Amino acid sequence: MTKIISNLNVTKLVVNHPIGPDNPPQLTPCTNKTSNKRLTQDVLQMTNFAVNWADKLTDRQLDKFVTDGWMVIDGVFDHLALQALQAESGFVDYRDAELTAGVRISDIRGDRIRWITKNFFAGYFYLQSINALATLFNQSLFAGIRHSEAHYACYPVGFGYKWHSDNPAGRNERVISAVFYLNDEWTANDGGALEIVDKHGIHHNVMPVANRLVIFDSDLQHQVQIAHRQRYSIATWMRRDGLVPFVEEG
Ligand SMILES: O=C(O)CCC(=O)C(=O)O
Ligand SMILES: [Fe+2]
Repeated sequence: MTKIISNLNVTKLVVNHPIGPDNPPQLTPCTNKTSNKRLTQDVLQMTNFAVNWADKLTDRQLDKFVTDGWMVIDGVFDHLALQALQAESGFVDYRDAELTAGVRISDIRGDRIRWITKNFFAGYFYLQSINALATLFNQSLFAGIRHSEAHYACYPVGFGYKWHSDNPAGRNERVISAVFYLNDEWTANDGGALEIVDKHGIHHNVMPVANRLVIFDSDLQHQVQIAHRQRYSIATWMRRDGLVPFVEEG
């Protein structure tokens, strides 16, 4: 198993081991600095992840999304929710990704992933928040989204993800892709930018900085440039089909 260097090295979070569903990381949020009381993930609630998407998304951004096919939202979650997602990303039991369009994955993508299920404390709240965003897209853009799926991803140093669209040839179930980034203090020298070709053929580089959500039409071509630092994210798709969310054993 790949050794994961936790994001916690660069966050303020305090974690006791071992981490698992029965023993979630202990949090010492900034707001609680003066108290000795250790809060745990159990204190997390959906309200910590609630985002007023209608407020966050200006009409201008929605217009940009329709005409250009992509947009970025920064400062998505509050401090506690972000820390919880960062903590969870550092302790996920990552697996190799499966085949993409029949091509051996290791030739195309270097990320290691884990699909988010009910067993994830922070990730599951994240997914519910994304579903609220999907509802907004359905109302304002008639996007026809029926459910969302997401996985944590970790790109080891020296890996990226070659040019692709998120709908392999002949498929169209994925309507909108969204990637949420978890990396504190990421700089241009760390590589790992998401390079995306918009609807007009213009290339854009998006840095994978913490608390940023990049949203794009799943048919757009994009690649992840080689990361020079371990790179953490949550890749998310809003789908038009009614597939039952992914369940993974073990
Ligand atoms: O992490 C990113 O910036 C993009 C990942 C991606 O393209 C994918 O997982 O399909
Ligand atoms: Fe992708």
